[in-house]
Amino acid sequence: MRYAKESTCLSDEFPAILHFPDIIGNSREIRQTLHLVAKVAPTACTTLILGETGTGKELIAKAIHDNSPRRSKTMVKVNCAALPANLIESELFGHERGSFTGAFERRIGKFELAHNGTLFLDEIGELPLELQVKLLRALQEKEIERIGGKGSTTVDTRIIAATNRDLEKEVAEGRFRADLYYRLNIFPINLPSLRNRRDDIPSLVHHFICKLTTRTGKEITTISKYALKQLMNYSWPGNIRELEHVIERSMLLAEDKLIHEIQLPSNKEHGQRKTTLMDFTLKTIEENERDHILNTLNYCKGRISGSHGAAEFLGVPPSTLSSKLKRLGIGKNHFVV
Ligand SMILES: Nc1ncnc2c1ncn2[C@@H]1O[C@H](COP(=O)(O)OP(=O)(O)OP(=O)(O)O)[C@@H](O)[C@H]1O
Repeated sequence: MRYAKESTCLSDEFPAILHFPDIIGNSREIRQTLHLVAKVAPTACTTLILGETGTGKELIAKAIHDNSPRRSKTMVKVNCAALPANLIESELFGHERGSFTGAFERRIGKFELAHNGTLFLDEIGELPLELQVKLLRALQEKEIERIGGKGSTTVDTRIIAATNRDLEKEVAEGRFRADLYYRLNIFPINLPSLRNRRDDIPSLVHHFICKLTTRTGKEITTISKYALKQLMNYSWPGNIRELEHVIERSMLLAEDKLIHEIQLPSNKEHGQRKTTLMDFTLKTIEENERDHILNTLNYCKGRISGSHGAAEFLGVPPSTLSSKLKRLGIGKNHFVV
């Protein structure tokens, strides 16, 4: 009864009329995605958007922000892959004047800039380990500290993070902190790849042709059946971004108002690319052994013996593992504890 009353209040304050004008597509996959977006947008819940490159992660982040009660405030973006570790810290949390060489002015970090709004952490999988701890602290305590600052500042920032990496694998291999992963993975949204939502290709093509008319100076009115078939059959490793670029190129190459044929990376080239994109690196057995032991140690947070220790997972007595570590020159500084 009480719950029902509370939820009535909520919907009175924030009517669930959601708009996704920029998101094209009506396939089952995209409808499922938008259903999740509609659920999470009105809340302040941390959201993790997962998907291959070019699937529209940033667009979905914007849709969440634009349909949230924070929409009148800004959505601030940080690309965690674009800057070296020391600069990302200042980018995220800001710094005081004189806190390090080159800090001539006080700088407000993106966390503070997004106060009452949304902070979009793009490519979160690339965030260096040492910053993952600081981010976790900021998320848990809702407080940030500028570099060189004397105290902390409380922030009310909604977090949306995105990555094209398999974060569970990153955690298992010691490149991403498990605690941060669980803190971010409260409401994951998996975006479908374009090859798994081919039904949307015709409407996306139409959308991009209209969008690119001014830029290309081409008014395309027709696309041949053959060209559409080519687009429907291609595997789209770069997803919607690749489709947009292919359409732009085809428009520029088109004679008159017709796109007759699409120039795609040939199947042969494409097939080759798939097989040469090696899922493994050539290594000696010893190098492989070393990497495997390191990954296991990372996973076990450096614990060698006992239940859920590395020795147990590797199926050897702890003494054998210890002498292997010595032989392979693996010390505590080689893995993350
Ligand atoms: N459903 C969609 N409808 C229309 N345009 C889309 C859609 N999804 C993506 N796009 C367009 O495709 C391009 C790539 O989208 P976006 O940058 O959001 O992808 P991303 O997953 O964040 O990429 P990356 O992982 O490389 O950062 C953008 O131009 C975006 O507007």
